[in-house]
Amino acid sequence: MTARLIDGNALAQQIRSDVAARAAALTRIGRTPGLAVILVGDNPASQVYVQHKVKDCEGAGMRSVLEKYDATISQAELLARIQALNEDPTIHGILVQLPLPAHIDPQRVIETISPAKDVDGFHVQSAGALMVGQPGFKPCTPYGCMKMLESIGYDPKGKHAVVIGRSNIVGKPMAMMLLQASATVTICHSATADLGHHTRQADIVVAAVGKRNVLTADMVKPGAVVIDVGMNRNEAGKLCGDVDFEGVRQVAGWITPVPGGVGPMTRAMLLVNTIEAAERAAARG
Ligand SMILES: Nc1nc(=O)c2c([nH]1)NC[C@@H]1CN(c3ccc(C(=O)N[C@@H](CCC(=O)O)C(=O)O)cc3)C=[N+]21
Repeated sequence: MTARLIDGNALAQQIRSDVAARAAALTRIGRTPGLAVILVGDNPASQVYVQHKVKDCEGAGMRSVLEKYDATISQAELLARIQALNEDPTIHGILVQLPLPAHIDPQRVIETISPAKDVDGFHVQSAGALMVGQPGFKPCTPYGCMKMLESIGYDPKGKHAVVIGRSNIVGKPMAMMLLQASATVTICHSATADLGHHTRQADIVVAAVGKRNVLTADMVKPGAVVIDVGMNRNEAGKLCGDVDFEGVRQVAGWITPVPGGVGPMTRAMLLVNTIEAAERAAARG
């Protein structure tokens, strides 16, 4: 048996067209959604990602503003720029591309973004809202993973989910969302003694480490759903995830590919959060 693929590109396309319809409705009442993307420095990967986000907005009929700053910008200047965007009624979402140069404290930057415009879902208030089950913005990557489960009709309730990785932007919020969906959740990380012991019991495995071949076929229960959040390059420079895809697909029931899996969903959920922010702003008047 080989696993069925969860096609992130196809699902992201559906989500984008839904967002486009919602954006058109806001435009009709003179409230075109607007996303501000801030890029500091000239990290080539960040340049590409940021261009994608701008293009995604255009495709969905939303306005985007790309602000590029030299790597030498002071933290104070950057914070002042964010404060100005917080006040700007035409901007509904603010994203500061990470990583930032070493002299800038990323948490300080994130906390300066108005929680109402925190479409990355990285603000402590967003994290707190997720933790207590209040409305807020969910981080795009784990939010996209939940949508992928939903798309295959998979209800996490009563299932055992193992999340590998404990970052603030993926692992921890992923575990929270699965818990909210009534899964039994185990979080594994670099100090976990026997990773395979845990993953072999999992109905759902989410690999979010940033290292190749973290999950191999011998570590997967037959039929499990495997979600690969990793974004790595192999020796040949080819994009690959954290999962040994060729091996694991022989055992799993469902698997997400890299590329074409979680990545496109992350981008789609940014649009969802932005349209949500714009709709909430319109409802406030
Ligand atoms: N404030 C902030 N928010 C982010 O969401 C954020 C960030 N900073 N910094 C960098 C990471 C990385 N990230 C990706 C999203 C989609 C793909 C993606 O669409 N990947 C394609 C492949 C793209 C390619 O070929 O390189 C895929 O998996 O199919 C990749 C990477 C968002 N990030």
